[in-house]
Amino acid sequence: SAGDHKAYMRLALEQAQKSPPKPTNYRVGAVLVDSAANEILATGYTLELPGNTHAEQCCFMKLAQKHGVAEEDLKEVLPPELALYTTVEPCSKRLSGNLPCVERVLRLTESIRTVYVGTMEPETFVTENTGKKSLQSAGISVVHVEGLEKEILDVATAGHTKG
Ligand SMILES: Nc1nc(=O)c(N)c(NC[C@H](O)[C@H](O)[C@H](O)COP(=O)(O)O)[nH]1
Ligand SMILES: [Zn+2]
Repeated sequence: SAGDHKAYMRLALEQAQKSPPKPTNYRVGAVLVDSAANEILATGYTLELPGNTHAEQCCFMKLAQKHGVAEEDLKEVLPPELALYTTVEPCSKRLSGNLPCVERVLRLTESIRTVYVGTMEPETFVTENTGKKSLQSAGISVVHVEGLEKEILDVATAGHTKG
């Protein structure tokens, strides 16, 4: 129900608050949920793991480590009905040149059925995030969980100079 979605998004926001502020990215939090079992498989936040990592990426890296597989082979071991909650929509381009999270989600299309986003990506770094279209054309639903936008953006941009 909508209440559960907002609860998971709040959990993702709590993760985002653990992220060290930087002027060159956003502080994002993510939670990967097994929708069928209604249980959390992994959480993540920006820079949680070494290597200029993104929140969604950390969920996948931690799960891959837990299963003893490479992140790109995660699709072999994941249950079929997952939901990814992320405070900011998955990136479709990264100024660092690292693999965008949309590509990482698309690798898991057999498992991730829905991506719940707290806000769309602001235009600070990338002017047009094409992620939603890419995910939808792969059959993945993208759902905006409303009500936390201001809190999410305040956390996401805490490392940016104001004014
Ligand atoms: N969904 C999402 N999760 C994150 O954990 C994160 N940091 C971003 N941020 C998107 C933003 O577009 C990129 O942070 C910049 O494009 C710089 O790219 P890097 O982060 O250095 O790879 N977006
Ligand atoms: Zn990303």
